[in-house]
Amino acid sequence: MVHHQNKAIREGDNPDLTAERVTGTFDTHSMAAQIYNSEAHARRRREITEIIAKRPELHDTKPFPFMTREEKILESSRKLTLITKHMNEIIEPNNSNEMFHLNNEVLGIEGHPMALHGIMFIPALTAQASEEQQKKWLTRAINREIVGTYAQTELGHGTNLQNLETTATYDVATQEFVLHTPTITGLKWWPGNLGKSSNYAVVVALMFIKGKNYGPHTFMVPLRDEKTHQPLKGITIGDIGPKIAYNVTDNGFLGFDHYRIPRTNLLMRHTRVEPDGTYVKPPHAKINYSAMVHVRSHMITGQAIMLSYALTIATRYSSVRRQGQIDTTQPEVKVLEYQTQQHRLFPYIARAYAFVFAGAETVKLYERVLEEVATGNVSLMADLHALTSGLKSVVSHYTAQGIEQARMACGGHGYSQASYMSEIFGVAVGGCTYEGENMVMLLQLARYLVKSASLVKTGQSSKLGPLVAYLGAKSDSTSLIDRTPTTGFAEYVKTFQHIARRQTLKAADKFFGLMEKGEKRPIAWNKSSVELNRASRLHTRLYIVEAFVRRVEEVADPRLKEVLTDLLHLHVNYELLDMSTYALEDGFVSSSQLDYVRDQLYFYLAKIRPNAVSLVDSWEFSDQELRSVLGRRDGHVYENLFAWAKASPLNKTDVLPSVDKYLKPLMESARASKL
Ligand SMILES: CCCCCCCCCC/C=C\CCCCCCC/C=C/C(=O)SCCNC(=O)CCNC(=O)[C@H](O)C(C)(C)COP(=O)(O)OP(=O)(O)OC[C@H]1O[C@@H](n2cnc3c(N)ncnc32)[C@H](O)[C@@H]1OP(=O)(O)O
Ligand SMILES: Cc1cc2nc3c(=O)[nH]c(=O)nc-3n(C[C@H](O)[C@H](O)[C@H](O)COP(=O)(O)OP(=O)(O)OC[C@H]3O[C@@H](n4cnc5c(N)ncnc54)[C@H](O)[C@@H]3O)c2cc1C
Repeated sequence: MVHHQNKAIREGDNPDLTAERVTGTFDTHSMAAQIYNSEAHARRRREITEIIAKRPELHDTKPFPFMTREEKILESSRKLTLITKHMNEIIEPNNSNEMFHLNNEVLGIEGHPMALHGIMFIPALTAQASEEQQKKWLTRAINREIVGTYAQTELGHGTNLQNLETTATYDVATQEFVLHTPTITGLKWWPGNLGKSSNYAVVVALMFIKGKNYGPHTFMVPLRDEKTHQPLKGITIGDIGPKIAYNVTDNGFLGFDHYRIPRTNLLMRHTRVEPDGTYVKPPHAKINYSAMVHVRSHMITGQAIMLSYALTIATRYSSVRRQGQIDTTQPEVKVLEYQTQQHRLFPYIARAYAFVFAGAETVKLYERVLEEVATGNVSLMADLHALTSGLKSVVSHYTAQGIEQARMACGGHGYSQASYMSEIFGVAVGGCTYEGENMVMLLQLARYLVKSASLVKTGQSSKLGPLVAYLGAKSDSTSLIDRTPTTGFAEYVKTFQHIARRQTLKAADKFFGLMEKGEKRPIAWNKSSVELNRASRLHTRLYIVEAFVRRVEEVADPRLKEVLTDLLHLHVNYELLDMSTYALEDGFVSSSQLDYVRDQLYFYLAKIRPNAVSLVDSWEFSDQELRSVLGRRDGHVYENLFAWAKASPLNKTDVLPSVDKYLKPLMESARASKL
């Protein structure tokens, strides 16, 4: 067998796809090590995939789109039980990266009965429970003796946590908290796996002691009997019904009727309530929001992966789909030859790489902050909150757009659930809403930016944190893109900095100006909020570009460096064109410079073309993980689409009961009335 750089090549594959892989200029295993941020992790992913491939009991029994919601939940629970039993044979104990991959392969992205257990329940207990509480609950949670979730959002309030209606009132006499849902709108609504699976939850409720409201606090709450799984007395609980996607997860509702829990069920690592009701406040007011920050930090990578699922499917399919001619004397071309197709897909391939590199930095910062907070140092919490608020918003927004572009790039077959595109889109787009609605989170970042702008305006730029130091720097008078013989990334970064700085200072000026004219702060804020959110987006997009540049600078392997540099070129030119209004409006970039940017974009689309399939193959998604007929590694799309259609439940019989019962009589009576 010939040794190829692209490790996805196998004999018997669709030759059109193999031809793409042969033109790849770099080693896809080495690229996987960049994507997954370590050679060891990329290797372990492959090993886990191989183990799973050899265990048919861990495979889907039929395609997900052919199952009802109930069947999917049953099937997912079956596999969850198996992977729990065999976990230590498949992954390293307690390795969350490996667990994430194992789940994606075996259970898939539609969720499973313990999704929130791993993503939020355990992280909440880890960060917020005292050591004594952890001894009591965390080990049991890790061993899966109990199943938990994170119950915060209510029917009436998700964003505005200060106005949650669930109360936890301290009863000094019994040393208990009394949990209560006073209204329908106070029902917990949305928490994943609350509906049917969990028997515990970390519940967020407004804490009242001796009539005083201390705001949202987190409590460990038993919901169901550990033996019978029946709801405990005082608890109303159930599933909220089907959603756009993510339907294997039983998002639920929950109400409390004067439900009592011991005082010691308040999570007390940072906050305490003494038996007499004395409140000991935490070192940072928002320290108990840590489970949200955990998900926001990790979901950047999760979103990049879902974007890459869609791009892998569309790019592979575009290499086997032939339609139309470019040169009418030649046979039909692969649709990937069309510049419009490349323009639709390649900038998103670049974005997916940019997002995964930014995601790796975010997780690193998150882990550092977690360690520091554990020792009482909360100094970086605001920076992490600002960064993750911006990134979750920008990345989830472009991920959803990219998946939809990838779906459309697959033409009609993209609309079939055989492509799996609709599920990928539905799950990913949830990220625009969960963990803080995107507009709301951009406004959180904007608060940080406005404070930073105020430092600049008052001559205190030296106090700016590293993420916003550029706000205090002076701009060149115009962009140097195409004005230096060797225009490089530095000129682009300076241009993005100029754009983000100008918008931030302008939006802050608007806000401060309105207040100077007598508007109250919240009114001035609301009237400036569209401009403020624009600043947040530009700041975040600058951060993403910088993270991409940092990564490319670190890469030693010359072949990888070359293709990643091409992708970065594509990224900066595409981004600049996409935000060109901001660049043009103060004349920082001229229209002739934009022409250069456009030419560069087309140049890099063509340069990336031979590496396109290798760039998506490098994410090393198995067919089991992708669950897409169009995205199959071997490229044998048509015969498998036919097989998939034949397997549709509707094709079990030639004549459906609906035909016997309604259509046949209808046609017969129509014929009879004609006689
Ligand atoms: C590798 C293994 C790990 C795997 C992890 C995988 C992750 C996912 C991968 C994706 C794959 C699959 C997808 C499916 C997954 C689906 C899971 C979905 C789970 C979803 C769960 C939820 O949605 S939970 C509910 C989340 N809810 C929210 O986010 C609510 C949003 N609202 C808020 O956060 C707050 O209300 C808000 C911040 C907007 C305001 O808070 P409030 O207390 O009212 O604030 P104020 O009093 O106004 O004060 C504002 C000041 O507070 C500062 N601040 C706020 N939050 C923080 C914080 N967290 N840290 C630090 N500081 C904070 C803020 O900056 C203000 O400060 P200032 O100085 O006054 O400006
Ligand atoms: C798939 C999924 C899984 C979820 N899982 C969980 C879970 O496990 N646990 C849990 O507790 N919750 C969960 N949620 C709930 C989720 O966190 C909330 O839906 C989310 O935080 C948004 O809050 P909301 O629904 O109240 O939106 P709203 O706040 O009602 O948003 C409606 C509109 O109002 C705007 N808006 C609201 N406030 C402001 C403001 N201050 N300024 C400007 N605009 C504003 C928003 O931008 C939006 O356009 C989940 C949600 C989804 C979709």
